[in-house]
Amino acid sequence: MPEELDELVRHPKTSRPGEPMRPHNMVCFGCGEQSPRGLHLEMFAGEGFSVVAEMPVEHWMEGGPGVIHGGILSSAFDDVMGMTPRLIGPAAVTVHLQVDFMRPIPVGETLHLRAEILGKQGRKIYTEGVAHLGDPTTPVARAHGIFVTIDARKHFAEHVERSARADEFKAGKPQV
Ligand SMILES: CCCCCCCCCC(=O)SCCNC(=O)CCNC(=O)[C@H](O)C(C)(C)COP(=O)(O)OP(=O)(O)OC[C@H]1O[C@@H](n2cnc3c(N)ncnc32)[C@H](O)[C@@H]1OP(=O)(O)O
Repeated sequence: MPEELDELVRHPKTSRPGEPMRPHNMVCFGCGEQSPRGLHLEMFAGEGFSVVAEMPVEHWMEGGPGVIHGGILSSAFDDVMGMTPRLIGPAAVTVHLQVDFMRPIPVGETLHLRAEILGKQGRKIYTEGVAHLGDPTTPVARAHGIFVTIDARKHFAEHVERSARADEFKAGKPQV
């Protein structure tokens, strides 16, 4: 992470600590409640520049026998960490995601995820994610990601007609 960072300022309209974070797309694989095969992550603003979520580890998420698939865990981190830019305002997308798998994560457990903004420089937002199984002093995974701010309407303009919600987006109903 660069040494010279911008000041972080909470967006006046973002969720306050303890309040839910609004999904950015109802069919998002990570947080969309209408995603047919998604993680259905419910996220909440945490203290400072953080977002928290809990994810029951279900059988369909299995990778190795009895434990979570690494890609599922990476997706959960991506989405929870990807929600943190909303605390300061701009939409942002992942350009870099690095995951440290520290302990097996068994099916049947509840994974507690916390992501926070470490710093911002220009369009780049540096984030960290940590996951545990109920004891925050014993993390089972950690992630670092860089998100780059975008103009969401322009960024998705040429792809939006492929969305499961293309009709709504074309009608200008949902915010991207
Ligand atoms: C509406 C909200 C949506 C929220 C979605 C959350 C869902 C969860 C998150 C996701 O999964 S997003 C999906 C996966 N990500 C993508 O599809 C992004 C694909 N990448 C791009 O479209 C372009 O790389 C992007 C528009 C983000 C940036 O391209 P640009 O041409 O606008 O900018 P540029 O390449 O100059 O990069 C901007 C800055 O980021 C830096 N950068 C870019 N890629 C990087 C990288 N991989 N690692 C480190 N830094 C990187 C780059 O060096 C530069 O730094 P400086 O401003 O200091 O010059």
